[in-house]
Amino acid sequence: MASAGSSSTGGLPLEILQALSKADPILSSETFAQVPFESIKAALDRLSSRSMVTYQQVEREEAALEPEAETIVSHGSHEARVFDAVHKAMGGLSIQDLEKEIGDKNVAKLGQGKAFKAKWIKKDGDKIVSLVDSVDDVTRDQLRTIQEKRTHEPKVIADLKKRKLLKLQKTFSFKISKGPKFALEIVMEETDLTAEMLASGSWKTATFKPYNFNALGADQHAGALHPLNKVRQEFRQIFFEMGFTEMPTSQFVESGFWNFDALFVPQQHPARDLQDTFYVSDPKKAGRPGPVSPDDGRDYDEYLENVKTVHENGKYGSIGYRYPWSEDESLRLVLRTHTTAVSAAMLFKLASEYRGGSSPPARYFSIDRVFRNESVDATHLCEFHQVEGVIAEFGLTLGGLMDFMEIFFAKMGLKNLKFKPAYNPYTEPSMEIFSYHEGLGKIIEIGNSGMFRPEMLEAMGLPRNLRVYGFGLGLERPTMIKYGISNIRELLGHQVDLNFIEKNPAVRLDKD
Ligand SMILES: N[C@@H](Cc1ccccc1)C(=O)O
Repeated sequence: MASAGSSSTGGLPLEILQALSKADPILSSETFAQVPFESIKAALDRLSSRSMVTYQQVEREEAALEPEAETIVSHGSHEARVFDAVHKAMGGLSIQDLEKEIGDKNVAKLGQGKAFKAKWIKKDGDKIVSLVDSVDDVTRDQLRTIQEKRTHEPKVIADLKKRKLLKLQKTFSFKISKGPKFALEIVMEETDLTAEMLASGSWKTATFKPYNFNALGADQHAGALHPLNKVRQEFRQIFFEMGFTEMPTSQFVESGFWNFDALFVPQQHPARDLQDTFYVSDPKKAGRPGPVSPDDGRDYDEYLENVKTVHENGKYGSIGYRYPWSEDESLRLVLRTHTTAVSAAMLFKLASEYRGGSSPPARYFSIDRVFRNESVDATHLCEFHQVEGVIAEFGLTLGGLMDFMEIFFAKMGLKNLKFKPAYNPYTEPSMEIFSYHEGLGKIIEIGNSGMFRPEMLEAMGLPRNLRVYGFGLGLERPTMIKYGISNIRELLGHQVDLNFIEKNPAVRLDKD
């Protein structure tokens, strides 16, 4: 516990006060050259919080000697050494003898040049002789001054720097002055008013430490929204605004039936390959699709039969794929490769509602995780998120889909879309959607879409003249573009840096 009264502390803070009482202001780099920067700063903060000193940080350029300059300070400049050698030798020196005398060919050569120019020496036959009795070694004197003071006249500094004898370094130091409560004693400050102080009456004379309202609180490590969650939230909002209902998407494991067969993807399609799809090894197979709800009296056998027929020989005006369809293959379990598996099951449910008398239109969306067996790089992971929408209505047209896409993406700030014909086994026609991205300065693909095929819809029992739009896009890409993230691994997967998540502007709750 702190004792009451006027006991004082010493150490560096006191030394600073003592130095200030002799000179004001002082420069820490001169007066306390040996003390580490952090220690000085801590002492100054203590003193300035009591208004005993004021200080500011100053940046200075200091000159430091290169190794060659240190040799000059200890042995003299090249020219002075040449002069000394020549002057000492009675009757002058030959060039060879001069080199021998100095012991460094380079110094002898450079020094001669300068000494000739300064008219300290001259040639006399094959000898060099001195012209004066003594010389001022200006360079050495200048370097000595710099060694002590770390500075000199600008012209001298520039000159020596050109001769590569100096280097300039930035240094930080404090300019310290007396504060309004300057004194030569640091009184202990009390932080608490205690029962003892009240009892003894010492509180009357005690000095209390003022509250520091500028102190930062301890880091609270608050929870943070993941950037993907935030963008997902924005998409959900857009869907709700446009009258969509969210589909239940919790199921990552799907039968091949809903992921592929129901979508008229033939069983030998490359997307069903092990290279592209993760298959579950235990259990390997799903049961047959069950009723959507307990009071749904639909005949699943009929639906499976329809799917089999449409794949094998065709139906509803289609000629099919002409291959033997295997129910076993359709029941293999996969990690869903697209959320269109969810849409398919949802449309099947819609078909049973239609039979029960309640009719489309319907608008559904989902945003959830999908899995593909891809090699991982800066923009690809084995798992990512898809945003998917489905609209079922009578009388829909392709132009209407393009129109809808313009409106949907405009809500995310993406305008001037471009549509390119594409292929999906389950939609006809199909279109890839592109947009010009100003930040990237190029056209980028933003989604895939189409009108679901009768082979898919009619097999479910949906009416022939009902049209269904479908569209899908990734969640990661818009998130990466929006928040300037260049590597998808920073966003998702086992390498995510929590620090990045906490610091990213995308995690703030407010809209930015
Ligand atoms: N499933 C498609 C997206 C899509 C959904 C619905 C209709 C058309 C296309 C994909 O993964 O890219």
